[in-house]
Parts: sequence; structure tokens; C-alpha cells
Amino acid sequence: MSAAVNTDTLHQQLEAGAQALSLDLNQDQITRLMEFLALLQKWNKVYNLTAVRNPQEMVTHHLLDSLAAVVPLRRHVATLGQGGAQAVRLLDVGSGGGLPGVVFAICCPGVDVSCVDTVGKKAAFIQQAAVALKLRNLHGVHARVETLTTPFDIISCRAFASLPDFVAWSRSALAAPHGVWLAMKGKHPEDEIAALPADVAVFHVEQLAVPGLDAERCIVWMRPA
Ligand SMILES: C[S@@+](CC[C@H](N)C(=O)[O-])C[C@H]1O[C@@H](n2cnc3c(N)ncnc32)[C@H](O)[C@@H]1O
Repeated sequence: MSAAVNTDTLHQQLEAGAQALSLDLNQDQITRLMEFLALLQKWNKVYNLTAVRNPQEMVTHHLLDSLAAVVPLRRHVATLGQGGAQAVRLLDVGSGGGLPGVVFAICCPGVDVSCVDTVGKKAAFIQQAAVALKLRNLHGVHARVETLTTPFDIISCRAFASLPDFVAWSRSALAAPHGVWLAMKGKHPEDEIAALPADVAVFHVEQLAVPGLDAERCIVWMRPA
């Protein structure tokens, strides 16, 4: 079934999804997203990047799911007021096959995105994607996040760890005083929020609707209290 889905169908699914998200994407960005999808499909067996094999499901579960966080990300980036030569720095933790990090790099050219993963071949895939997609704002980093100390303005994750572990392991890489965490979650994670340390504040829980995906999604925005 998956092999029978042609590129035009996936392209239309992607464009319709972006429109439903009210997401402004130019043709170059749509093309790069399609090229990234092709890379994921091509290298999945070699690098073991995702359990999702069906291309249409890859569009909903990976591309559109990540794209749903782009409008909130762009809104936050605009508040940072960092223009000109100084790019906003984002770290995507446990990025795996580049989700959401590669999608962020494609959709937010003013954001410099580093995707960190403990698995070397996944970080190598991100490097390869950066070259293939000509994304100078994308970097694959092979490391445990706990070892990073370079300051990032935004630290994101999807399907990574509980909120307390996410903030504890990535805290040394958060820029002071303005750095924020952007955690992509499913159902509102009440228990995880309750288990956060007192010096981490949740300043917004933002509901997301992913086109074609009948599942709860939210972003938990956090900062040091
Ligand atoms: C379930 S996958 C999620 C991948 C991707 N974010 C997604 O949503 O499809 C979690 C990833 O976190 C990575 N990981 C686990 N512990 C880590 C750590 N301490 N530092 C960096 N990456 C880690 C794993 O290697 C794996 O690729």
C-alpha cells in the first residue's frame, strides 16, 4: 500500500495540512519538506529513524505534527527581538530522525537549529539532511544532552522524556535569563507538570490541532522561575 502512494498525493496532503494550520510556507519550504520526507523514507531502514513506515502517516504523524508547533515557535521567536546577524539558537533534544528539529530549520530560516541525539547514526543522518537540503541553519550533534553547555535560546523536544527529566538533563544548555523550553506532548501532562521542580515555571500550555490526526496534542512552555 505505501509504495503505491505517489508524490503528488503526499504533496497535496502536506499543502492542505499547512493551510489548515494557517501556516505560511513558500514553495521552497514545501519542496524541502517533501525532500526531507523522501530522505526519511530512503534512510529509515539503514538508520532505524522511525517506526512509522507508511508515507501518508509520515506526513501526518511527523511532518504535520511538527508543523503544528511552527506557528507557536515563530510567535515566540518574534518576541526575542534578535535580528540581523545574530540568529536565535534552538536545541532539539532526542531529535531522532529530525523531528521536530529539521522541520523547524526548514520553516524558520532565522533560527539556528541543533539536533542532539545519543545515537551517532541519527546525528549523522541530520548532518546528511543538512547538506542534501542545503540548510546552513541545521546541525546534527552526537552527544548526550546532559553534556551540553553551549547556551540555547529555546530547547525543544518531542517524544523524548518526562518534563522533569527533560528540564533537568538540558538545563545546563539553556541561555540565561531568557531561555525557554518547548515540550511537545500528547494529552495535557498534569502529573509531569506537578512533578516539576519549584524553580521551573510553566508559563503556557498551548493546545494544538494536527490536521488528519485524531489525537490530543499540546506544547508545554517552561522557563526557570
Ligand atoms: C522516541 S525518540 C524520539 C525521536 C523524535 N524526537 C521524534 O519525535 O520522532 C527519542 C530519542 O531520544 C534519544 N535520546 C535518549 N536519551 C538521550 C539523551 N540523554 N540525550 C540525547 N538524546 C537522547 C534517543 O536516541 C532517541 O533517538
